[in-house]
Amino acid sequence: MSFSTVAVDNLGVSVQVRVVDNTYLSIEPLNNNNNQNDNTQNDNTQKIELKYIYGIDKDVIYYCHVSNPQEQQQQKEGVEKKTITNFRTEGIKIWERRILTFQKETLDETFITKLRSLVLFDNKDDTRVFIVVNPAAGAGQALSQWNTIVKPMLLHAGYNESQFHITHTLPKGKTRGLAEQLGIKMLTDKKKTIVLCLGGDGTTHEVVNGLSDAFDGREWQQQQQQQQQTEGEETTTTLPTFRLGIIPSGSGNAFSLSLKLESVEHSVLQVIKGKTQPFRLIDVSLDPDPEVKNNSTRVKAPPKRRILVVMSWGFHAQLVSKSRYLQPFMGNTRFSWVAMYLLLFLQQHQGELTMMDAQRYDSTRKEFVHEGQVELKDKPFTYFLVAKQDSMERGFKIAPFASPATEDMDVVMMRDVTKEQLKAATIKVLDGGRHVDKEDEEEENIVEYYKTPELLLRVKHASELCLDGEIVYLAAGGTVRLKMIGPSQGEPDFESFV
Ligand SMILES: Nc1ncnc2c1ncn2[C@@H]1O[C@H](COP(=O)(O)OP(=O)(O)OP(=O)(O)O)[C@@H](O)[C@H]1O
Repeated sequence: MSFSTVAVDNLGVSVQVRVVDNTYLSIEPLNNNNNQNDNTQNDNTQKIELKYIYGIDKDVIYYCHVSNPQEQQQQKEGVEKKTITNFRTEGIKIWERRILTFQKETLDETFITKLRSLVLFDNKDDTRVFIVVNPAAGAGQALSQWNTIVKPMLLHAGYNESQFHITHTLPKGKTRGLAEQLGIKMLTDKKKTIVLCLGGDGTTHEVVNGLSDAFDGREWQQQQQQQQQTEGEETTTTLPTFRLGIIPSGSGNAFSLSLKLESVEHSVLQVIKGKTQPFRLIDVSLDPDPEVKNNSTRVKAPPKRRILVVMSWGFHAQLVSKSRYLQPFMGNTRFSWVAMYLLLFLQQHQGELTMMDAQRYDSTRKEFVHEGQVELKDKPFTYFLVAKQDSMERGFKIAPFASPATEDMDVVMMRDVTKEQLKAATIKVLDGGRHVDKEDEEEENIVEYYKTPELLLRVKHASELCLDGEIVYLAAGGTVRLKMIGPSQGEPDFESFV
């Protein structure tokens, strides 16, 4: 479908503004030689894809302009070889917000209405927006990103200020309680709500856990039952859906990377467009649970632990643990330097792993093969990582087949490998996740890759575990059980804007 109007641009030039094939907008100067009905375009025609338009006023069209300077650079200079320290610029695109202005009242009303219905998700008036901002995430930019990017984009898209409710996060895990309060509000008043998380993976982790805590509490279920009884309905519990907009204001932002969200602007654009995709969580139980041991007076059960990005043990957990205090000085490059140090003094970790209903990746056939229950205890583990997202940070594609939406987790392991083998595999991880495949028949494949809905790991010695970036300690002989959860287990549904 195509439709058009004639308008006068901000320079006083008459232009034909046309929507072509429901895909892009073309703005073409009109002159005497140009026939309006002719589909050919002259050199001054501007083309804007509709998917980048996020706001339309009477005389202004707001859109994002996306460029990939690196691709152009690479075409000129050839592709650079990946090393442990240069991979982070991979695939960075530059997102800029731009506007097209026209002279007052020159854009036709019907044209505006039609264009708006094509590009905007028109459901904004009654949606409440809870905004959770972590002022300390990344380089401390979340609050200014809210004020200068997120809020203006939402306002231009048709939201109004009265719909926004801001919560600032708190350190030391207290954000989870704040998110629980938001969750209780959502579950009890049942207003249409979206939650925007401006932070990194740690912020999203706490928000998701807090909302799940609200669901676990009885308060909202009792209210729902009471209401059903007064209305004479049969008492049933409907599972709620939490809709989250993940705005990458942290340093790693693994979750938004997996959702293929390239920038803050891109994430907000997807919130405005309104398309969502479910994401699944992993329930973690530790035995013994360090929360219970550290707090012997605790009468309540320890809080449930759910993760959405990663659980690791061995090399990766040590990397996260030892890099924690370097973040303010070194940003993400700290991981590269600590990795080199850990490689020098490489450790092997003794343990036993059982995976239920597992599928193994066959690197020769390049497909997953069903194996059923798998038990591994014959060799020590050098590298052990369970992922729900494909990359842990930009360019570090450790679990290339992982997806937030599926009902399984990806397990990536290297057992009893040397530092040379681990280093060689790491370079392939950085080179687009090639570590899972063999280059030729003779090559020994040292990476073991599985998918499973549930696993149990028993560690022989006291160990550090990384749970979505947080380090927890597991005693010698202790176990960690990971299990996929979601609506089919009676848990709430989570969706993110994509
Ligand atoms: N108001 C606050 N002041 C100081 N620290 C805070 C505050 N709110 C949250 N935090 C801390 O911020 C951390 C979570 O940050 P988050 O993980 O979101 O960002 P990041 O570490 O930069 O990104 P990523 O995890 O994606 O690498 C937690 O350690 C949390 O305790």
